[in-house]
Amino acid sequence: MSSSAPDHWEDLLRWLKEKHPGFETSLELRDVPGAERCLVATASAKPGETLLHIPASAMLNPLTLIRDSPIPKHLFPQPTHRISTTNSSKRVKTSPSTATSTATTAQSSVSSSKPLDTTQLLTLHIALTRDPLKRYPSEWDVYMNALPREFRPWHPLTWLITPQKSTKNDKSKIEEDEKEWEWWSKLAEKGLSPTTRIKLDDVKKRFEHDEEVIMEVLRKEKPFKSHNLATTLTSEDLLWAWLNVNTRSISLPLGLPGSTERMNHTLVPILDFINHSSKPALITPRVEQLPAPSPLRNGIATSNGNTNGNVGSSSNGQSSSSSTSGSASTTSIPSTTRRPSTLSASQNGHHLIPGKIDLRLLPPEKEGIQAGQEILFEYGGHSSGTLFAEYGFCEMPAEEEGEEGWLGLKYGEMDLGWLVDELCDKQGKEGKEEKEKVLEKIGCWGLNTIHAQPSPPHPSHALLMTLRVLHLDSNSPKIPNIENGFTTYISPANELAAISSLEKTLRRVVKESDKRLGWLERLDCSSADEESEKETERQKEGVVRMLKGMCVEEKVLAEKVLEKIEAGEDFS
Ligand SMILES: C[S@@+](CC[C@H](N)C(=O)[O-])C[C@H]1O[C@@H](n2cnc3c(N)ncnc32)[C@H](O)[C@@H]1O
Repeated sequence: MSSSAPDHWEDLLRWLKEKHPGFETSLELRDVPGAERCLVATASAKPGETLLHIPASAMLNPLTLIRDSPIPKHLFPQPTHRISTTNSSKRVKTSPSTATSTATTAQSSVSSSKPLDTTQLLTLHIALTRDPLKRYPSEWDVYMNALPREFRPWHPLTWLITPQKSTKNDKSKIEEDEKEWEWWSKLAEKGLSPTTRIKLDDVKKRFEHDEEVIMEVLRKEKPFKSHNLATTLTSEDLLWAWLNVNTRSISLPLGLPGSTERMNHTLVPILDFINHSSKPALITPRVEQLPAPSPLRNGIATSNGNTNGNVGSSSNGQSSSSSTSGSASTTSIPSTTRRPSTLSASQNGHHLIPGKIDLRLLPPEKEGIQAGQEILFEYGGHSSGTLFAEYGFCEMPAEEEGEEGWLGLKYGEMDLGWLVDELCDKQGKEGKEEKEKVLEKIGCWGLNTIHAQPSPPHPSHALLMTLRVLHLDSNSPKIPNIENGFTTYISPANELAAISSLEKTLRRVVKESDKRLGWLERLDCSSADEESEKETERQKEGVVRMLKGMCVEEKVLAEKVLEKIEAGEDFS
């Protein structure tokens, strides 16, 4: 759904070739009007050949940004990797060599602002390109010009945030825009499942928090304060920049202090044009991390055991994982479990130093890749609701597969957390707290899902345990055995109560999905926007198609589990 001017792609390639030695690619952008932009192989490639090599210097993250940023240095998080094993307490400069020392010095300057996390820092850097007076030129301008220009109206986060009225427009255009916004806002209210809406509200909370932090920086920090940037840059500018980071950054070990989920985002030119698929047959590349040529490399051991090597994630912190070993590491995409990895290993005198790691994209090991084939990888083990709330799309089965096609999705899922919330509310404050404690102790709190895979669809163990515990008296003598993990099955009566509340809920899900589907089917997708009528209609139809699909997914998952309940089968 994103677009930028076509010549920006050529500019991007030229910039990478000229300014970032080592850059190599045999991929090109396919930008067909009406279809999702994607990357394809320009020629067939055998296993081991390079599809894409992005030098560390071209990636956008705090480690590279610090050398060329108007953002005050004390707002940059400091790398934690240390110099040599003999003097492990000393901080070491990574790339660029001035980074840490400057940051350390600046830390003591007068300021109340804390270092920003990677999402906030990248968002701010991108938002600065929207300064109308162009006071913040950047080394990455060519790359940032190639980023999507619009997320409104297709990204669902924009449906929850009232657009600012443009002072440039006449009255009739303002009215048209208002009508359009009402359409999308209504869609958020009536077209999303309760689960997707909860996920989207969570995305909104994250955005609003980051926006507040960034606005504070703009109000208080030099040079932004004297440039009045807090009033020049709009919330819409920050929303645009934040969505670019949230939908396009990947997760790489940066050796920064703090929660890895908030401190590992990198924007990687070209790689960020790769679309998502969870179908192993369609996923093409593997990503390899390589030590970048650097005089600092020899004799320095890095120590950042708390980093992860995830590639292919959004800044929502849910990522696919990679493993790293020795002097280079290969990220097999897909991979769904989060596995911490350390980049401190040293082999043959090579070390992987955060900020000094190039990325290389390779064809699949056995079959290589054909000319014209789309490059896809898995952003993470995400359900339709998560993909939609975070990235503004969901995977759809092929039309010929029919409704049953939804059951084949690798991460097909329905979250019944809202049912659990309703049941919890009936327990009273004390009962709720006690049961939450029990469920937390056995690792079953907050995981109330029905899964499509492995087939047939089934409730998760955590959901079953939650229903069992919620249907138990607060003073039941069975509770100690449950919380110590000795008992999972409680009694026939308890089982009956748990399953019958699941059954009731699933019938409600079927009914409500049907109702939502009917509403979506009746929805008029024509557009009040005279300027871009056809494009807006196409976007509306595309989004409505996905939302209808998600209703079908919920319905078929619920129906399959209901069939099992009706047949008297148990789930344990
Ligand atoms: C990292 S970007 C990928 C490149 C993007 N297609 C572009 O044109 O710039 C992520 C965005 O691509 C789109 N996208 C990725 N995978 C998709 C898929 N399988 N189907 C539809 N849209 C997809 C979504 O809009 C998502 O927010």
